[in-house]
Parts: sequence; structure tokens; C-alpha cells
Amino acid sequence: MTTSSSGAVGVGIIGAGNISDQYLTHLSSFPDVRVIAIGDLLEDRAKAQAEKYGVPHAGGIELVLNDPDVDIIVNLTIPAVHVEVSLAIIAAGKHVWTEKPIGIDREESQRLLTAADAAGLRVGVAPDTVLGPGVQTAKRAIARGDIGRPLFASTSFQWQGPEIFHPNPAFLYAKGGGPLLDMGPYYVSALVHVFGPVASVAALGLQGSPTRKVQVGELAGQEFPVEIPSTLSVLTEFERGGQAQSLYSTDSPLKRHGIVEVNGTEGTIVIPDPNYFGGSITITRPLTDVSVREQEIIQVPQEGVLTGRGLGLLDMARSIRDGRPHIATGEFGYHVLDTLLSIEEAAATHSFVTVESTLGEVGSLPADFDPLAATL
Ligand SMILES: NC(=O)C1=CN([C@@H]2O[C@H](COP(=O)(O)OP(=O)(O)OC[C@H]3O[C@@H](n4cnc5c(N)ncnc54)[C@H](OP(=O)(O)O)[C@@H]3O)[C@@H](O)[C@H]2O)C=CC1
Ligand SMILES: O=C1CO[C@H](CO)[C@@H](O)[C@@H]1O
Repeated sequence: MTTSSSGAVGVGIIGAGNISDQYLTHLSSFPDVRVIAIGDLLEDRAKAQAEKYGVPHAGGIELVLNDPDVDIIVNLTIPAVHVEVSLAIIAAGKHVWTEKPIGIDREESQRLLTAADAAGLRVGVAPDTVLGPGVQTAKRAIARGDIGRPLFASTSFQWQGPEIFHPNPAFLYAKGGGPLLDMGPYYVSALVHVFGPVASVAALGLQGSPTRKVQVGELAGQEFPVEIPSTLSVLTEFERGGQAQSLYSTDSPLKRHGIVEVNGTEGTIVIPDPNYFGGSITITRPLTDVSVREQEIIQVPQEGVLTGRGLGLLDMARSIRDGRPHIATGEFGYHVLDTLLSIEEAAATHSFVTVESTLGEVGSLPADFDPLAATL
């Protein structure tokens, strides 16, 4: 349970891998949180990150779980152990912020939500990129009616795959990974912010190659198995109306990703890449004078302070202190996972699959939310 009631909220991190640099960079710049401890199975890895970012305590995982000044623990482990590590965090009496996806199956993810509820602790789930000024400004514009009634979205994520930058990419092609489970959380979360919960999905999938090779780092040249479909074409229907067509592929030499376009009765809005916190937002309106074929592209000014990973945890930390709900809840993360697993099932069975979970209103971050202000 939380220990402090004023001042910065104490944060611990479990997992000192690739993405920990981004979290440490941004969390260190938010005055309302303080990273107190970092742990990893490889203690030296945690110690190196602690030294780089001035974190006072570093060592193994238990060190973070047992730190009395830590209120929230960030779970930056691989997806296959997300729930195991998150359950240990709850058992230690701390709130969890976990990287995506919340877990790799429904049953274990529900177990986490039940345990957190029983303990009166919170679960927050990445991605928090969709809380950034990019997606949130676009969401506000759509809610204002700037494109009329939203009808359908197109999203696209295609490239040759994360092994070109990640030194240990096997988990990104294992169960719980792939373009769908690894990158789908960004696109599905953005769509759910705009359209609300998903009702049903249909999909086709394929696997470009049964094995892949590490391209960079010490393991370069090592072959690893591909356990998931590496290309999926998806149709999505939303509960409150609206549809989407989405492509997820790591089988394409042509890099074209970060595409999220929402078409409405009065315009099309282009939303920035949901893997990032901000970017260009534009609206294109129907031609009124059909003799002029040049379409005007209207730039929508991005509102809010641009930061990075850790923003959702900050919203959760402030919400805990204020006694209000945070935005990136465990239930939201569960609905996203449920949707992604339903897509996998739809591809495997060549059918439409009903998404069983649902959500109430999805909260928005106010335009004046300032991560860099000290408010606690
Ligand atoms: N890399 C990226 O660009 C991004 C990654 N993410 C997400 O962040 C998470 C971590 O990814 P990333 O940092 O890239 O991965 P890394 O492989 O770099 O790091 C994974 C971490 O998980 C730890 N780990 C592995 N197995 C276990 C276990 N059984 N128990 C406890 N810890 C374990 C590793 O420990 P050890 O040091 O001992 O190997 C390491 O600290 C994933 O959920 C990913 O989806 C999110 C956004 C971007
Ligand atoms: O979440 C993520 C963000 O983007 C990367 C690719 O560019 C992914 O591989 C990673 O897991």
C-alpha cells in the first residue's frame, strides 16, 4: 500500500533492459515521481543503469519489491513474465505499472486484476504514448466534431522487423510478441480512445518465415524460431459504431508504419504514430468546389507538453494521491489484450470473433496536464 501522502511518489523499476533508458530519462524529469530503486535478474545491469541515472538503490528484483519507500513498481520485463512479475509486485503491496501487453493470455491477466482489486492496489498498463499530446489532441478534435461523425479508420504497421535494432529480439517473435501483440497495443489503444470498446474482429494471418536471425549486438547471426503470424490483416467493429481496417506486418521491406487515419462524415483526421507521444495532426475536408482538385490540408495545433514513456505512470501516481481513477487502467489493458487475442483466433479460424470484454468511458488527459510541474 502507498507509504507517503505528500511529495514525490516513490517509484521502483524491475527490468533494466532496452526500454529502461526511456523510462529513466522521463521519470527523472517529472518532479512528482522519484525513481528510488532498480532491479534486474542481472544485478550489474541494474547497477549500471542506476549509476547512469542517479538512482539510489540497485540490485536484484527483491531489493525493489522490499523497498519501503517505493509505492509504484514499473514492470519492464519481457511479456512472457509480465503477469508473474506484476503479481509479485502486488504481493509486495505496491501498485504496478506494466509494459504492454498486460499478459500473454486472458486467464493470467484476469488473475492479476483480481489480485490487485483484492489488495486495493492499482494496475496501470502501457502504452502511455496514446496519452501524449499527439493522440490526445486528435481525440479532442474528434470529440469536438471536427470531422463530423467518425465512420471508419485505417491503420498500418509494416516493416522488416525489430531484429534490425534489438540485440535480443527472440521474445518479439515468441508467443506474446509478433507485430500484433508487440505493436498492436499502440494501434488498438489509439482506436479505443477514439471509438470506444471493440465488439468483434475478423482477420487473416501468415508467417513469412519460420525462423529469423538476430541482426545486431553480441548475438548477431543467431537463429530463433517465429512462433506467431508475422503478417495480419484485420477488420474491427466497435461497440458504439465505427469500423477499422488494420495491417500488422514484419514481412515487408517497405517501411510504412505509424499510420492511423480516421474518416468522418465531414473530414479525415490523420493521427500521429501511436508509438510516439506527438507528431503532425491534419484534417482533410471534402472538396466543396469540385473544379478545384487541390485538397486543403489543415494542420491541427498539438496541445500539451511533449514528454515520453512514464507519462501514464505519472497520471497514475497523481490519481492515487487525488483518489481518482487513472486513465491507462488494467481493465483498458485487458480489453486491448482480449482484442489482440481475438484477432489471433479470428486469423486461425478464418472467422469473426466477438470480443467478450468491454469498457466504460475511456478517460482523456486534459490539455493542461503538465508532467514537468511539481503538484504533489
Ligand atoms: N525496446 C523497445 O523499443 C520497447 C519495449 N517495450 C516493452 O518493454 C518490455 C521490455 O522490453 P525491452 O526492454 O526491449 O526488452 P529487453 O530484452 O531489453 O529487457 C527485458 C528485461 O526482462 C528481464 N527478464 C527476462 N526474463 C525475466 C524473468 N523470468 N524474470 C524477471 N525478469 C526477466 C530481463 O532481465 P535480464 O537483464 O536478466 O535479461 C530484462 O531486464 C516489453 O514488454 C516490451 O514490449 C515497450 C516500448 C518500446
Ligand atoms: O513497443 C515497442 C516499440 O517499438 C518497437 C519497434 O519500433 C517495438 O519492437 C517495441 O517492442
